[in-house]
Amino acid sequence: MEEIRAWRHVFKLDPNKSIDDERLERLCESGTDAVIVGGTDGVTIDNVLDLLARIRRFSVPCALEVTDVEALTPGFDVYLVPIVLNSRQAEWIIGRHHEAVKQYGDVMNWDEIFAEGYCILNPECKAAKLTEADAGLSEDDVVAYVRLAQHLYKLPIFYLEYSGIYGDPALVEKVKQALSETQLFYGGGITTPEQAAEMARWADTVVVGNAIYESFEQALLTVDAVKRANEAK
Ligand SMILES: CC(C)=CCC/C(C)=C/CC/C(C)=C/CC/C(C)=C/CC/C(C)=C/CC/C(C)=C/CC/C(C)=C/COP(=O)(O)OP(=O)(O)O
Ligand SMILES: O=P(O)(O)OC[C@@H](O)CO
Ligand SMILES: [Mg+2]
Repeated sequence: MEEIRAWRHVFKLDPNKSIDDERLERLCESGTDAVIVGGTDGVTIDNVLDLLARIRRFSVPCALEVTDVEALTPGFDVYLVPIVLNSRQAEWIIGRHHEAVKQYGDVMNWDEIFAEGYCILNPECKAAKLTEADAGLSEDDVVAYVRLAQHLYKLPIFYLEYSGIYGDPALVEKVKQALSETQLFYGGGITTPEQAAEMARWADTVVVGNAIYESFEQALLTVDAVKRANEAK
């Protein structure tokens, strides 16, 4: 848990997208605190193993965000397990998890597995569509999920997810104010260092995904921006 607590900036690599060796090296050596491997669709054991082997050439901590048990493999430092709090389908809150623990329960090392309470706020993103997330939430709705995550379920991570679009910094601030124990991840639409710094004011951990594939040089600049924003806190 301590290692995750210290994460301020992370890159999320999608096994369903390609990145060349030179860029992967620059990403892993950028000073980011960790690399998360995860995506909603097209995640296979082959593309996960390929990324894992290539990331392992560097010393950056590496996490697998488990979205498909078929693509589970040993070798990651930690495993992050999404629970979509605002899904309309029990399958994405408890069902798939129950199946996975039935299959792997005997070999699981719980010390390296961390639940992420997701609240998905972009109704158009793949994860929202797959999980039938109720993304039309008011601020009060979101804060209620935050309180459930922290006080009732005692989750280590609350993940405010806007995957693909830049979110509302005022809401991130509100969410942070409701949290004391649970770590706040913010992810979605960060393409510039300025945006990364804005979200880092409130989020404990800023996640940069698509920008890696769409504006690589800008994505790299988010690392220092987050560092500086945290120094100013
Ligand atoms: C054998 C071994 C090593 C065992 C280790 C033990 C272990 C870790 C066991 C797992 C236990 C467990 C409880 C697993 C859970 C299984 C599971 C499938 C749960 C469901 C997860 C879930 C709710 C998935 C829904 C989708 C989701 C929330 C995805 C999040 C990622 C995300 C939004 C990524 C953004 O990328 P993408 O959506 O692909 O975006 P693009 O449009 O850009 O592609
Ligand atoms: O891809 P983007 O929009 O940067 O979002 C990052 C991450 O929160 C996705 O799970
Ligand atoms: Mg994807």
